[in-house]
Amino acid sequence: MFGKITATASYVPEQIVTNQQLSEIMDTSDDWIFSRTGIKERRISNGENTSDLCTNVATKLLASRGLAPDELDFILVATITPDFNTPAVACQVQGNIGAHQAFAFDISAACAGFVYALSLAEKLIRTGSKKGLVIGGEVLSKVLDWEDRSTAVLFGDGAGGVLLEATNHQHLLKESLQSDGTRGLSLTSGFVENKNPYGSSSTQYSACMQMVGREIFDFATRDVVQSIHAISEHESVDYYLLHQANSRILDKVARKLKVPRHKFLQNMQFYGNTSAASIPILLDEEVKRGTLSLGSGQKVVFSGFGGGLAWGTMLAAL
Ligand SMILES: O=C(O)C1CCN(c2ccc(-c3cc(CO)ccc3Cl)cn2)CC1
Repeated sequence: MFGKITATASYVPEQIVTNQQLSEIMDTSDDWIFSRTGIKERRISNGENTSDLCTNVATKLLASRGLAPDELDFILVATITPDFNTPAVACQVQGNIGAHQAFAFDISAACAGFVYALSLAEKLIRTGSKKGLVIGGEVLSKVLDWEDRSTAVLFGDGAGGVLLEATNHQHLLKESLQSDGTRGLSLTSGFVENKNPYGSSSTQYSACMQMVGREIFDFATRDVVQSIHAISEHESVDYYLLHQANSRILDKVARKLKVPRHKFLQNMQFYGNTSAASIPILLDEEVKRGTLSLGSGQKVVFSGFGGGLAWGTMLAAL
């Protein structure tokens, strides 16, 4: 059996924070942010944590297919901003929706997390699971340094996901999952200082998101382009759904691959960079607006890339 995406859903916090509003609390401007990133606004949680966003997505996915929670075999959540180290967000979701038969765990692969999780979910289907949820969810606003304009303006909160069901035909056609830990310190978040009474507590790194933008930008336009080229050469791809980090990345990747820019779907102007949530939010929005249609056979490429470093690219027939 193979995995097929049979439903999509997304959920973002209600509160919108515009570039203009950010310019009122830090030394930045709407012009700078939009010209350098393509971002106009982002959703910022007001009291909701990652498990809340992901629970909303899970509830929507079940409702869209009329499934009972107990029909689920697994729940995977890709996130770098869990409510807790334990319990996993996936377990919180499992408890919240009453999916008593599902096993659940989180995947930490940063902005590649959704593609990594989708790849793993397909393996679960191939080895006997019948139905499961694959969710990317983040509340990045809780790990940002709101006095660091180089990062605070880039990120937002949100969640998106898919229902993956067993079928006789293969839909997830090709994949490439890669990592490079030697460049991991280019993008860090959530370092925990050890303050035990028997050790010297050295604050090596920050608990807040820190990024060497140039290195990540170069990574995205080199390694990721190679990954997408390898997966999509000799294929007729209808649309590319890349991690929504920066519109200039999409411009450069389209140019390098010699693919028309309009094939690179984009919504980071409204959400900023939502890490593992960016691809499933984009997928759900484009399904809801009719650009993409589940069951149509449309060929799409998913590609997520970021902290780890980790990058994952997948060719799918919807
Ligand atoms: O133009 C400028 O000065 C700045 C230069 C730095 N910029 C960056 C740099 C890197 C990213 C980024 C982040 C992740 C992590 O999810 C993944 C992929 C990318 Cl490409 C986003 N923006 C913003 C504009």
